[in-house]
Amino acid sequence: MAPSKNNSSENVSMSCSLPENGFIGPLSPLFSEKAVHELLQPPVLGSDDHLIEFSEALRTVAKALRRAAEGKASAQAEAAEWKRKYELERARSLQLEYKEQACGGHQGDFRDVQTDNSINQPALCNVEQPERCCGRNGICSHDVLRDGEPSSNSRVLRKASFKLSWYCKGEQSDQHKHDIVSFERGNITTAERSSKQISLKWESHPQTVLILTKPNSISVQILCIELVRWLREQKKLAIYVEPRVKMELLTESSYFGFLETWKDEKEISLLHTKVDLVVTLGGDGTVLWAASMFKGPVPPVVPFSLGSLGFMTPFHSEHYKECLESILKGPISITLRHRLLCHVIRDAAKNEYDTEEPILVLNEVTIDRGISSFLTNLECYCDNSFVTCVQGDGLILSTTSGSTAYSLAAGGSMVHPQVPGILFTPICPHSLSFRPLILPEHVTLRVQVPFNSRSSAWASFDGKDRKKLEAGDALVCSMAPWPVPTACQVDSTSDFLHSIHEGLHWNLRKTQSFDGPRDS
Ligand SMILES: NC(=O)c1ccc[n+]([C@@H]2O[C@H](COP(=O)([O-])OP(=O)(O)OC[C@H]3O[C@@H](n4cnc5c(N)ncnc54)[C@H](O)[C@@H]3O)[C@@H](O)[C@H]2O)c1
Ligand SMILES: Nc1ncnc2c1ncn2[C@@H]1O[C@H](COP(=O)(O)OP(=O)(O)OP(=O)(O)O)[C@@H](O)[C@H]1O
Repeated sequence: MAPSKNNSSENVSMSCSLPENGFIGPLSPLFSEKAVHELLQPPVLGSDDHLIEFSEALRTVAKALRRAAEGKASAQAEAAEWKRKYELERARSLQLEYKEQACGGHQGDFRDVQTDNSINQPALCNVEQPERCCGRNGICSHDVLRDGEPSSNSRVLRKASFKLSWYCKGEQSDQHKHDIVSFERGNITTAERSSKQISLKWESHPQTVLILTKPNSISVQILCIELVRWLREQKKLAIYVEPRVKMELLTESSYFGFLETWKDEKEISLLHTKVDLVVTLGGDGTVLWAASMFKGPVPPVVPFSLGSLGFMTPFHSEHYKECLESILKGPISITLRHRLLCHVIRDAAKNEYDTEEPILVLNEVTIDRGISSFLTNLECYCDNSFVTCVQGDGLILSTTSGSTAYSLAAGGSMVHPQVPGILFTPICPHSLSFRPLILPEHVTLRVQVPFNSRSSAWASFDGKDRKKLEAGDALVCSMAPWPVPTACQVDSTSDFLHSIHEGLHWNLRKTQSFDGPRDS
Protein backbone atom coordinates (compact mmCIF):
# COMPACT_ATOMS: atom_id res chain seq x y z
CA MET A 1 0.00 0.00 0.00
CA ALA A 2 1.34 3.42 -0.85
CA PRO A 3 2.14 5.58 2.18
CA SER A 4 -0.39 8.27 2.80
CA LYS A 5 0.34 11.60 4.37
CA ASN A 6 -2.55 10.88 6.73
CA ASN A 7 -0.79 8.24 8.75
CA SER A 8 2.27 10.41 9.34
CA SER A 9 0.99 11.49 12.76
CA GLU A 10 0.48 7.82 13.70
CA ASN A 11 4.03 7.05 12.66
CA VAL A 12 5.39 9.91 14.69
CA SER A 13 3.43 8.81 17.75
CA MET A 14 4.61 5.26 17.29
CA SER A 15 8.25 6.28 16.92
CA CYS A 16 7.86 8.19 20.20
CA SER A 17 6.57 5.10 21.97
CA LEU A 18 9.52 2.94 20.86
CA PRO A 19 11.88 1.73 23.59
CA GLU A 20 15.12 3.72 23.98
CA ASN A 21 17.25 1.36 21.91
CA GLY A 22 14.93 1.85 18.98
CA PHE A 23 14.06 -1.84 18.63
CA ILE A 24 10.84 -3.69 19.40
CA GLY A 25 11.10 -7.16 20.92
CA PRO A 26 8.83 -9.86 19.42
CA LEU A 27 6.99 -10.15 22.74
CA SER A 28 6.29 -6.47 23.03
CA PRO A 29 2.62 -5.58 23.06
CA LEU A 30 3.53 -3.10 20.35
CA PHE A 31 4.46 -6.02 18.14
CA SER A 32 0.97 -6.31 16.82
CA GLU A 33 -0.03 -6.88 13.22
CA LYS A 34 -0.85 -3.22 12.96
CA ALA A 35 2.53 -2.22 14.31
CA VAL A 36 4.27 -4.52 11.84
CA HIS A 37 2.22 -3.10 9.04
CA GLU A 38 3.15 0.41 10.13
CA LEU A 39 6.83 -0.47 10.43
CA LEU A 40 6.86 -1.80 6.89
CA GLN A 41 5.66 1.53 5.58
CA PRO A 42 8.45 3.70 4.14
CA PRO A 43 9.47 6.01 6.99
CA VAL A 44 8.22 9.58 6.94
CA LEU A 45 10.08 12.62 8.11
CA GLY A 46 9.86 12.31 11.94
CA SER A 47 10.86 8.65 12.35
CA ASP A 48 13.31 8.96 9.46
CA ASP A 49 15.19 11.72 11.28
CA HIS A 50 15.26 9.57 14.38
CA LEU A 51 16.68 6.60 12.46
CA ILE A 52 19.27 8.73 10.69
CA GLU A 53 20.37 10.19 14.02
CA PHE A 54 20.57 6.73 15.54
CA SER A 55 22.50 5.32 12.59
CA GLU A 56 24.95 8.25 12.77
CA ALA A 57 25.43 7.58 16.49
CA LEU A 58 26.08 3.90 15.82
CA ARG A 59 28.59 4.78 13.11
CA THR A 60 30.42 7.12 15.49
CA VAL A 61 30.58 4.38 18.11
CA ALA A 62 31.82 1.88 15.51
CA LYS A 63 34.48 4.35 14.38
CA ALA A 64 35.62 4.92 17.97
CA LEU A 65 35.77 1.16 18.61
CA ARG A 66 37.74 0.62 15.41
CA ARG A 67 40.19 3.36 16.38
CA ALA A 68 40.63 1.82 19.82
CA ALA A 69 41.22 -1.62 18.26
CA GLU A 70 43.75 -0.18 15.81
CA GLY A 71 45.55 1.58 18.68
CA LYS A 72 45.66 -1.65 20.64
CA ALA A 73 46.94 -3.66 17.67
CA SER A 74 49.71 -1.16 16.96
CA ALA A 75 50.73 -1.09 20.65
CA GLN A 76 50.83 -4.89 20.67
CA ALA A 77 52.92 -4.94 17.49
CA GLU A 78 55.32 -2.44 19.01
CA ALA A 79 55.57 -4.43 22.23
CA ALA A 80 56.26 -7.61 20.25
CA GLU A 81 58.98 -5.83 18.28
CA TRP A 82 60.65 -4.59 21.47
CA LYS A 83 60.41 -8.06 22.97
CA ARG A 84 62.02 -9.54 19.87
CA LYS A 85 64.82 -6.96 20.04
CA TYR A 86 65.32 -7.65 23.75
CA GLU A 87 65.53 -11.40 23.14
CA LEU A 88 68.03 -10.91 20.35
CA GLU A 89 70.13 -8.57 22.45
CA ARG A 90 70.04 -10.96 25.38
CA ALA A 91 71.07 -13.90 23.20
CA ARG A 92 73.91 -11.81 21.80
CA SER A 93 75.25 -10.71 25.19
CA LEU A 94 75.06 -14.23 26.63
CA GLN A 95 76.88 -15.46 23.58
CA LEU A 96 79.62 -12.88 24.17
CA GLU A 97 79.86 -13.86 27.82
CA TYR A 98 80.39 -17.50 26.95
CA LYS A 99 82.89 -16.63 24.27
CA GLU A 100 84.89 -14.68 26.85
CA GLN A 101 84.74 -17.57 29.29
CA ALA A 102 85.80 -19.96 26.57
CA CYS A 103 88.74 -17.75 25.62
CA GLY A 104 89.82 -17.67 29.27
CA GLY A 105 91.12 -21.26 29.06
CA HIS A 106 87.92 -23.21 28.61
CA GLN A 107 88.04 -23.81 24.86
CA GLY A 108 86.29 -27.00 24.00
CA ASP A 109 85.18 -27.38 27.61
CA PHE A 110 81.60 -26.25 27.11
CA ARG A 111 79.03 -26.34 29.77
CA ASP A 112 76.19 -28.75 29.51
CA VAL A 113 73.22 -27.15 27.90
CA GLN A 114 69.58 -28.02 28.21
CA THR A 115 67.82 -26.23 25.37
CA ASP A 116 64.25 -25.08 25.42
CA ASN A 117 63.14 -28.02 23.34
CA SER A 118 65.11 -30.55 25.36
CA ILE A 119 66.67 -31.93 22.17
CA ASN A 120 70.30 -32.34 23.12
CA GLN A 121 73.41 -33.19 21.13
CA PRO A 122 77.17 -33.07 21.72
CA ALA A 123 79.05 -29.84 20.94
CA LEU A 124 81.14 -29.63 17.80
CA CYS A 125 82.23 -26.05 17.29
CA ASN A 126 85.72 -24.65 17.62
CA VAL A 127 85.41 -21.21 19.20
CA GLU A 128 88.80 -20.09 18.01
CA GLN A 129 88.04 -20.80 14.37
CA PRO A 130 84.32 -20.43 13.82
CA GLU A 131 84.94 -19.79 10.10
CA ARG A 132 86.22 -23.37 9.79
CA CYS A 133 82.84 -24.81 10.55
CA CYS A 134 80.56 -22.09 9.24
CA GLY A 135 82.35 -20.43 6.37
CA ARG A 136 81.87 -16.74 5.75
CA ASN A 137 78.46 -16.99 4.08
CA GLY A 138 76.52 -18.49 6.93
CA ILE A 139 75.32 -18.16 10.49
CA CYS A 140 76.63 -20.73 12.93
CA SER A 141 74.30 -22.16 15.51
CA HIS A 142 77.11 -23.36 17.79
CA ASP A 143 77.79 -20.06 19.53
CA VAL A 144 74.16 -19.58 20.30
CA LEU A 145 73.77 -23.13 21.52
CA ARG A 146 76.17 -22.42 24.31
CA ASP A 147 73.55 -20.08 25.68
CA GLY A 148 71.27 -21.68 28.24
CA GLU A 149 70.96 -22.99 31.75
CA PRO A 150 73.44 -25.60 32.98
CA SER A 151 71.79 -28.98 32.93
CA SER A 152 71.29 -30.90 36.14
CA ASN A 153 72.01 -33.95 34.04
CA SER A 154 75.71 -34.87 34.08
CA ARG A 155 75.72 -36.05 30.46
CA VAL A 156 76.87 -33.48 27.88
CA LEU A 157 73.62 -32.97 26.01
CA ARG A 158 72.81 -30.30 23.54
CA LYS A 159 70.72 -29.62 20.49
CA ALA A 160 72.13 -30.72 17.13
CA SER A 161 74.19 -27.91 15.75
CA PHE A 162 73.66 -26.69 12.24
CA LYS A 163 74.42 -23.78 10.03
CA LEU A 164 72.39 -21.78 7.58
CA SER A 165 74.17 -20.52 4.53
CA TRP A 166 73.19 -18.55 1.50
CA TYR A 167 73.40 -20.57 -1.60
CA CYS A 168 74.64 -18.35 -4.39
CA LYS A 169 75.61 -19.34 -7.88
CA GLY A 170 78.93 -17.56 -8.18
CA GLU A 171 80.23 -14.57 -6.31
CA GLN A 172 78.33 -12.10 -8.52
CA SER A 173 75.18 -12.49 -6.48
CA ASP A 174 76.91 -11.58 -3.20
CA GLN A 175 75.67 -8.02 -3.38
CA HIS A 176 72.12 -9.22 -2.75
CA LYS A 177 72.89 -10.88 0.58
CA HIS A 178 71.11 -9.78 3.74
CA ASP A 179 71.20 -11.25 7.23
CA ILE A 180 67.58 -12.18 7.45
CA VAL A 181 67.70 -15.05 9.87
CA SER A 182 69.39 -15.58 13.18
CA PHE A 183 69.49 -18.13 15.95
CA GLU A 184 68.03 -17.69 19.34
CA ARG A 185 68.96 -20.60 21.55
CA GLY A 186 69.31 -22.78 18.48
CA ASN A 187 65.96 -21.86 16.97
CA ILE A 188 65.67 -20.04 13.66
CA THR A 189 64.07 -16.62 13.95
CA THR A 190 63.72 -13.62 11.71
CA ALA A 191 66.46 -11.12 12.48
CA GLU A 192 65.95 -8.30 10.02
CA ARG A 193 62.85 -7.55 8.07
CA SER A 194 63.65 -6.23 4.63
CA SER A 195 60.45 -4.24 4.43
CA LYS A 196 61.10 -1.96 7.42
CA GLN A 197 60.61 1.74 6.80
CA ILE A 198 63.90 3.24 5.72
CA SER A 199 64.92 6.66 6.97
CA LEU A 200 67.50 8.92 5.37
CA LYS A 201 69.44 11.34 7.55
CA TRP A 202 71.83 13.83 5.95
CA GLU A 203 75.32 13.78 7.45
CA SER A 204 76.21 16.99 5.65
CA HIS A 205 74.02 19.54 3.93
CA PRO A 206 72.87 18.75 0.39
CA GLN A 207 74.64 21.10 -2.06
CA THR A 208 73.41 20.12 -5.51
CA VAL A 209 69.96 19.43 -6.90
CA LEU A 210 69.02 17.99 -10.29
CA ILE A 211 65.60 19.10 -11.56
CA LEU A 212 63.93 16.94 -14.21
CA THR A 213 60.74 18.13 -15.87
CA LYS A 214 58.01 16.73 -18.08
CA PRO A 215 58.43 18.37 -21.54
CA ASN A 216 55.83 20.54 -23.31
CA SER A 217 53.92 21.59 -20.22
CA ILE A 218 53.44 25.28 -19.44
CA SER A 219 52.48 24.65 -15.80
CA VAL A 220 55.61 22.53 -15.30
CA GLN A 221 57.77 25.24 -16.89
CA ILE A 222 56.30 27.96 -14.66
CA LEU A 223 56.87 25.85 -11.54
CA CYS A 224 60.39 25.00 -12.67
CA ILE A 225 61.27 28.71 -12.96
CA GLU A 226 59.89 29.44 -9.47
CA LEU A 227 61.66 26.43 -7.99
CA VAL A 228 65.01 27.27 -9.56
CA ARG A 229 64.87 30.85 -8.21
CA TRP A 230 63.91 29.68 -4.73
CA LEU A 231 66.57 26.95 -4.52
CA ARG A 232 69.22 29.34 -5.79
CA GLU A 233 68.32 32.45 -3.79
CA GLN A 234 66.99 30.99 -0.55
CA LYS A 235 68.85 27.71 -0.32
CA LYS A 236 72.08 28.63 -2.16
CA LEU A 237 72.16 25.32 -4.00
CA ALA A 238 73.86 24.39 -7.26
CA ILE A 239 71.27 23.32 -9.80
CA TYR A 240 71.49 20.91 -12.71
CA VAL A 241 68.81 20.76 -15.42
CA GLU A 242 68.54 18.99 -18.77
CA PRO A 243 70.11 20.81 -21.77
CA ARG A 244 66.58 21.37 -23.18
CA VAL A 245 65.45 23.05 -19.96
CA LYS A 246 68.54 25.25 -19.74
CA MET A 247 67.84 26.48 -23.28
CA GLU A 248 64.19 27.16 -22.46
CA LEU A 249 65.05 29.09 -19.31
CA LEU A 250 67.81 31.08 -20.96
CA THR A 251 65.30 32.11 -23.61
CA GLU A 252 63.17 33.47 -20.74
CA SER A 253 66.01 35.39 -19.12
CA SER A 254 69.79 35.54 -18.98
CA TYR A 255 69.43 35.33 -15.17
CA PHE A 256 69.49 31.53 -15.53
CA GLY A 257 73.11 31.49 -16.71
CA PHE A 258 74.18 29.78 -13.46
CA LEU A 259 72.29 26.59 -14.32
CA GLU A 260 74.50 23.59 -14.90
CA THR A 261 73.88 20.83 -17.43
CA TRP A 262 75.71 18.09 -19.34
CA LYS A 263 77.02 17.61 -22.86
CA ASP A 264 77.09 13.87 -23.44
CA GLU A 265 76.32 10.40 -22.08
CA LYS A 266 79.64 10.24 -20.27
CA GLU A 267 78.73 13.30 -18.20
CA ILE A 268 75.31 11.82 -17.48
CA SER A 269 77.00 8.67 -16.20
CA LEU A 270 78.87 10.80 -13.65
CA LEU A 271 75.82 12.71 -12.43
CA HIS A 272 75.25 10.46 -9.42
CA THR A 273 78.64 11.53 -8.05
CA LYS A 274 77.65 15.23 -8.16
CA VAL A 275 73.95 15.33 -7.37
CA ASP A 276 72.58 15.05 -3.81
CA LEU A 277 68.92 15.14 -4.66
CA VAL A 278 66.76 14.73 -7.78
CA VAL A 279 63.49 16.68 -8.02
CA THR A 280 60.97 15.57 -10.65
CA LEU A 281 58.13 17.76 -11.88
CA GLY A 282 55.60 15.67 -13.83
CA GLY A 283 53.80 12.37 -13.53
CA ASP A 284 54.95 8.78 -13.06
CA GLY A 285 56.54 8.94 -16.51
CA THR A 286 58.93 11.64 -15.29
CA VAL A 287 59.98 9.44 -12.36
CA LEU A 288 60.61 6.62 -14.86
CA TRP A 289 62.61 9.08 -16.96
CA ALA A 290 64.66 10.16 -13.93
CA ALA A 291 65.38 6.53 -13.02
CA SER A 292 66.44 5.73 -16.59
CA MET A 293 69.11 8.44 -16.46
CA PHE A 294 70.98 6.58 -13.72
CA LYS A 295 72.51 3.32 -14.94
CA GLY A 296 74.02 2.68 -11.53
CA PRO A 297 73.39 4.21 -8.09
CA VAL A 298 70.55 6.76 -7.91
CA PRO A 299 70.44 9.78 -5.56
CA PRO A 300 67.22 10.24 -3.53
CA VAL A 301 64.33 11.37 -5.76
CA VAL A 302 61.65 13.84 -4.65
CA PRO A 303 58.72 13.41 -7.06
CA PHE A 304 56.22 16.31 -7.33
CA SER A 305 52.90 15.47 -8.85
CA LEU A 306 51.99 17.31 -12.06
CA GLY A 307 50.42 14.41 -13.90
CA SER A 308 47.05 12.68 -13.96
CA LEU A 309 47.46 9.77 -11.53
CA GLY A 310 50.76 9.83 -9.68
CA PHE A 311 51.42 6.48 -8.01
CA MET A 312 55.05 7.39 -7.50
CA THR A 313 54.61 11.16 -7.06
CA PRO A 314 53.34 11.79 -3.53
CA PHE A 315 54.32 15.48 -3.22
CA HIS A 316 51.94 18.29 -4.11
CA SER A 317 53.56 20.99 -6.21
CA GLU A 318 51.64 23.80 -4.43
CA HIS A 319 53.55 23.02 -1.22
CA TYR A 320 56.97 22.67 -2.81
CA LYS A 321 58.66 25.09 -0.38
CA GLU A 322 57.52 23.33 2.80
CA CYS A 323 58.24 19.90 1.30
CA LEU A 324 61.75 20.78 0.18
CA GLU A 325 62.53 22.65 3.43
CA SER A 326 61.82 19.51 5.39
CA ILE A 327 63.57 17.20 2.91
CA LEU A 328 66.73 19.32 2.82
CA LYS A 329 66.74 19.32 6.61
CA GLY A 330 65.97 15.58 6.97
CA PRO A 331 65.53 12.94 8.18
CA ILE A 332 63.20 11.62 5.45
CA SER A 333 61.34 8.39 4.99
CA ILE A 334 62.20 6.75 1.70
CA THR A 335 60.94 3.88 -0.38
CA LEU A 336 63.68 1.83 -1.99
CA ARG A 337 62.11 0.95 -5.33
CA HIS A 338 63.74 -2.13 -6.80
CA ARG A 339 64.70 -2.17 -10.47
CA LEU A 340 65.18 -5.02 -12.94
CA LEU A 341 68.38 -5.44 -14.89
CA CYS A 342 67.60 -6.72 -18.39
CA HIS A 343 69.96 -8.17 -20.98
CA VAL A 344 68.96 -8.95 -24.53
CA ILE A 345 70.98 -11.97 -25.62
CA ARG A 346 71.19 -12.43 -29.36
CA ASP A 347 71.38 -15.93 -30.74
CA ALA A 348 73.91 -14.62 -33.23
CA ALA A 349 76.22 -13.38 -30.44
CA LYS A 350 79.26 -15.46 -29.63
CA ASN A 351 79.02 -15.03 -25.85
CA GLU A 352 76.24 -14.11 -23.49
CA TYR A 353 76.43 -10.48 -22.34
CA ASP A 354 78.79 -9.49 -25.14
CA THR A 355 76.21 -7.78 -27.31
CA GLU A 356 74.05 -4.94 -26.04
CA GLU A 357 74.15 -2.68 -23.01
CA PRO A 358 71.98 -3.92 -20.15
CA ILE A 359 68.80 -1.90 -19.51
CA LEU A 360 67.40 -0.99 -16.10
CA VAL A 361 63.65 -0.73 -15.60
CA LEU A 362 61.72 0.66 -12.69
CA ASN A 363 58.27 -0.56 -13.77
CA GLU A 364 58.59 -3.53 -16.08
CA VAL A 365 59.98 -5.19 -19.15
CA THR A 366 57.31 -6.42 -21.56
CA ILE A 367 57.77 -9.07 -24.23
CA ASP A 368 54.84 -8.95 -26.62
CA ARG A 369 53.79 -9.82 -30.15
CA GLY A 370 54.24 -6.26 -31.44
CA ILE A 371 52.53 -5.82 -34.81
CA SER A 372 52.38 -9.55 -35.45
CA SER A 373 48.93 -11.09 -35.43
CA PHE A 374 50.24 -14.49 -34.30
CA LEU A 375 50.27 -15.62 -30.69
CA THR A 376 53.59 -15.09 -28.94
CA ASN A 377 55.40 -18.27 -28.12
CA LEU A 378 57.81 -17.56 -25.29
CA GLU A 379 59.69 -20.18 -23.30
CA CYS A 380 60.31 -19.03 -19.76
CA TYR A 381 62.94 -20.31 -17.34
CA CYS A 382 63.55 -19.37 -13.73
CA ASP A 383 67.13 -20.09 -12.61
CA ASN A 384 67.29 -22.60 -15.47
CA SER A 385 64.14 -24.46 -14.39
CA PHE A 386 61.41 -24.45 -17.01
CA VAL A 387 58.48 -22.28 -15.87
CA THR A 388 56.05 -22.29 -18.76
CA CYS A 389 55.48 -21.40 -22.38
CA VAL A 390 53.55 -18.16 -22.88
CA GLN A 391 51.07 -18.38 -25.73
CA GLY A 392 49.05 -15.22 -25.85
CA ASP A 393 49.77 -11.53 -26.38
CA GLY A 394 52.91 -11.56 -24.25
CA LEU A 395 54.46 -11.45 -20.81
CA ILE A 396 55.23 -8.71 -18.29
CA LEU A 397 58.14 -9.04 -15.87
CA SER A 398 57.43 -6.31 -13.38
CA THR A 399 58.90 -4.84 -10.24
CA THR A 400 56.63 -4.31 -7.28
CA SER A 401 56.61 -0.56 -8.09
CA GLY A 402 55.35 -1.48 -11.55
CA SER A 403 52.66 -3.72 -10.06
CA THR A 404 50.17 -0.84 -10.23
CA ALA A 405 50.97 -0.10 -13.89
CA TYR A 406 50.77 -2.42 -16.92
CA SER A 407 50.91 -5.60 -14.82
CA LEU A 408 47.80 -4.48 -12.93
CA ALA A 409 45.97 -3.92 -16.22
CA ALA A 410 46.93 -7.47 -17.25
CA GLY A 411 45.46 -8.94 -14.05
CA GLY A 412 48.54 -9.00 -11.80
CA SER A 413 48.30 -8.34 -8.10
CA MET A 414 49.14 -4.96 -6.57
CA VAL A 415 52.21 -5.34 -4.36
CA HIS A 416 53.69 -2.92 -1.81
CA PRO A 417 56.78 -1.39 -3.49
CA GLN A 418 59.05 -2.40 -0.63
CA VAL A 419 58.34 -6.11 -1.17
CA PRO A 420 61.37 -7.55 -2.96
CA GLY A 421 59.82 -9.69 -5.68
CA ILE A 422 59.43 -10.03 -9.44
CA LEU A 423 55.94 -10.24 -10.91
CA PHE A 424 55.42 -12.69 -13.76
CA THR A 425 52.20 -11.58 -15.45
CA PRO A 426 50.91 -12.93 -18.77
CA ILE A 427 49.12 -10.61 -21.22
CA CYS A 428 45.90 -12.15 -22.54
CA PRO A 429 47.11 -15.76 -22.27
CA HIS A 430 45.22 -18.19 -24.47
CA SER A 431 44.71 -20.53 -21.55
CA LEU A 432 42.20 -20.58 -18.73
CA SER A 433 44.67 -21.62 -16.07
CA PHE A 434 47.54 -19.17 -16.55
CA ARG A 435 47.48 -17.17 -13.30
CA PRO A 436 50.11 -14.50 -12.59
CA LEU A 437 53.05 -15.39 -10.31
CA ILE A 438 55.22 -13.44 -7.90
CA LEU A 439 58.78 -14.78 -7.71
CA PRO A 440 61.46 -14.02 -5.12
CA GLU A 441 63.98 -11.26 -5.69
CA HIS A 442 67.03 -13.47 -6.16
CA VAL A 443 65.92 -15.40 -9.24
CA THR A 444 67.14 -14.91 -12.79
CA LEU A 445 64.46 -15.15 -15.44
CA ARG A 446 65.08 -16.04 -19.05
CA VAL A 447 62.47 -15.53 -21.74
CA GLN A 448 63.43 -17.24 -24.97
CA VAL A 449 61.89 -16.98 -28.43
CA PRO A 450 62.07 -20.62 -29.57
CA PHE A 451 63.29 -21.56 -33.04
CA ASN A 452 59.88 -22.97 -33.90
CA SER A 453 58.12 -19.66 -33.09
CA ARG A 454 55.83 -18.45 -35.87
CA SER A 455 56.90 -14.84 -35.39
CA SER A 456 59.43 -12.66 -33.63
CA ALA A 457 58.64 -10.89 -30.34
CA TRP A 458 59.25 -7.36 -29.09
CA ALA A 459 60.70 -6.27 -25.76
CA SER A 460 59.96 -2.84 -24.32
CA PHE A 461 61.39 -1.26 -21.22
CA ASP A 462 59.18 0.91 -19.02
CA GLY A 463 57.02 1.35 -22.11
CA LYS A 464 59.95 2.60 -24.21
CA ASP A 465 62.89 1.45 -26.39
CA ARG A 466 61.31 -1.42 -28.29
CA LYS A 467 63.76 -4.14 -29.35
CA LYS A 468 62.95 -6.97 -31.73
CA LEU A 469 63.65 -10.51 -30.48
CA GLU A 470 64.16 -12.97 -33.32
CA ALA A 471 63.85 -16.74 -32.95
CA GLY A 472 66.73 -17.90 -30.77
CA ASP A 473 67.10 -14.52 -29.00
CA ALA A 474 66.39 -14.25 -25.28
CA LEU A 475 65.78 -11.68 -22.62
CA VAL A 476 67.48 -12.33 -19.29
CA CYS A 477 66.32 -10.38 -16.29
CA SER A 478 67.19 -10.23 -12.59
CA MET A 479 66.87 -7.76 -9.71
CA ALA A 480 69.34 -4.88 -10.09
CA PRO A 481 71.56 -3.93 -7.17
CA TRP A 482 70.69 -0.21 -7.57
CA PRO A 483 67.21 0.68 -6.38
CA VAL A 484 65.59 4.08 -6.85
CA PRO A 485 65.19 5.77 -3.44
CA THR A 486 62.07 7.95 -3.58
CA ALA A 487 61.15 10.30 -0.75
CA CYS A 488 57.85 9.56 1.00
CA GLN A 489 55.19 12.09 1.89
CA VAL A 490 54.38 10.07 5.04
CA ASP A 491 55.95 6.60 4.81
CA SER A 492 56.11 3.75 2.28
CA THR A 493 52.92 2.06 3.42
CA SER A 494 50.75 5.18 3.84
CA ASP A 495 51.91 6.53 0.49
CA PHE A 496 51.23 3.21 -1.26
CA LEU A 497 47.74 2.90 0.25
CA HIS A 498 47.00 6.55 -0.50
CA SER A 499 48.05 6.06 -4.14
CA ILE A 500 45.78 3.05 -4.71
CA HIS A 501 42.87 4.74 -2.95
CA GLU A 502 43.27 8.03 -4.82
CA GLY A 503 44.64 6.73 -8.13
CA LEU A 504 42.44 3.67 -8.59
CA HIS A 505 39.57 4.27 -6.15
CA TRP A 506 40.49 0.82 -4.91
CA ASN A 507 37.55 -1.04 -3.38
CA LEU A 508 35.41 2.07 -3.26
CA ARG A 509 31.88 1.04 -2.37
CA LYS A 510 28.99 2.66 -0.57
CA THR A 511 28.88 1.43 3.02
CA GLN A 512 25.85 -0.75 3.78
CA SER A 513 23.44 0.86 6.18
CA PHE A 514 23.08 -0.80 9.58
CA ASP A 515 19.33 -1.24 9.26
CA GLY A 516 18.48 -4.40 7.37
CA PRO A 517 18.70 -8.15 7.85
CA ARG A 518 21.41 -9.32 10.25
CA ASP A 519 22.48 -12.38 12.25
CA SER A 520 20.31 -12.71 15.31
N1 LIG B 1 47.47 -1.24 -20.54
C1 LIG B 1 48.18 -0.52 -19.70
O1 LIG B 1 47.82 -0.28 -18.55
C2 LIG B 1 49.51 0.00 -20.15
C3 LIG B 1 49.91 -0.11 -21.48
C4 LIG B 1 51.16 0.39 -21.83
C5 LIG B 1 51.99 0.97 -20.86
N2 LIG B 1 51.55 1.07 -19.58
C6 LIG B 1 52.39 1.61 -18.53
O2 LIG B 1 52.89 2.87 -18.82
C7 LIG B 1 54.18 2.94 -18.29
C8 LIG B 1 54.92 4.08 -18.91
O3 LIG B 1 54.41 5.24 -18.32
P1 LIG B 1 54.57 6.66 -19.00
O4 LIG B 1 54.04 7.67 -18.07
O5 LIG B 1 55.96 6.79 -19.51
O6 LIG B 1 53.65 6.50 -20.25
P2 LIG B 1 52.23 7.18 -20.52
O7 LIG B 1 52.40 8.65 -20.56
O8 LIG B 1 51.64 6.46 -21.68
O9 LIG B 1 51.40 6.86 -19.20
C9 LIG B 1 50.94 5.57 -18.84
C10 LIG B 1 50.10 5.62 -17.58
O10 LIG B 1 50.64 4.66 -16.68
C11 LIG B 1 50.75 5.25 -15.40
N3 LIG B 1 51.86 4.67 -14.67
C12 LIG B 1 53.17 4.70 -14.95
N4 LIG B 1 53.88 4.07 -14.00
C13 LIG B 1 52.98 3.66 -13.07
C14 LIG B 1 53.08 2.94 -11.85
N5 LIG B 1 54.23 2.51 -11.40
N6 LIG B 1 51.95 2.69 -11.17
C15 LIG B 1 50.76 3.10 -11.64
N7 LIG B 1 50.59 3.76 -12.78
C16 LIG B 1 51.69 4.03 -13.50
C17 LIG B 1 50.98 6.71 -15.65
O11 LIG B 1 50.58 7.47 -14.51
C18 LIG B 1 50.11 6.97 -16.86
O12 LIG B 1 48.82 7.31 -16.47
C19 LIG B 1 54.76 1.60 -18.58
O13 LIG B 1 55.85 1.30 -17.75
C20 LIG B 1 53.59 0.71 -18.37
O14 LIG B 1 53.54 0.20 -17.05
C21 LIG B 1 50.34 0.60 -19.22
N1 LIG C 1 62.48 14.93 -18.78
C1 LIG C 1 61.88 14.24 -19.74
N2 LIG C 1 62.39 14.16 -20.97
C2 LIG C 1 61.77 13.45 -21.95
N3 LIG C 1 60.62 12.81 -21.78
C3 LIG C 1 60.06 12.85 -20.57
C4 LIG C 1 60.65 13.58 -19.48
N4 LIG C 1 59.86 13.45 -18.40
C5 LIG C 1 58.83 12.69 -18.80
N5 LIG C 1 58.95 12.34 -20.09
C6 LIG C 1 58.00 11.52 -20.84
O1 LIG C 1 56.80 12.27 -20.99
C7 LIG C 1 55.68 11.41 -20.93
C8 LIG C 1 54.64 11.98 -19.98
O2 LIG C 1 55.21 12.20 -18.71
P1 LIG C 1 54.42 11.99 -17.36
O3 LIG C 1 53.92 10.59 -17.27
O4 LIG C 1 55.32 12.45 -16.29
O5 LIG C 1 53.22 12.99 -17.49
P2 LIG C 1 51.70 12.71 -17.63
O6 LIG C 1 51.48 11.70 -18.72
O7 LIG C 1 51.06 14.05 -17.78
O8 LIG C 1 51.32 12.17 -16.21
P3 LIG C 1 50.64 10.79 -15.80
O9 LIG C 1 51.67 9.74 -16.16
O10 LIG C 1 50.40 10.89 -14.33
O11 LIG C 1 49.40 10.68 -16.59
C9 LIG C 1 56.22 10.04 -20.50
O12 LIG C 1 56.20 9.20 -21.61
C10 LIG C 1 57.62 10.29 -20.06
O13 LIG C 1 58.50 9.23 -20.37
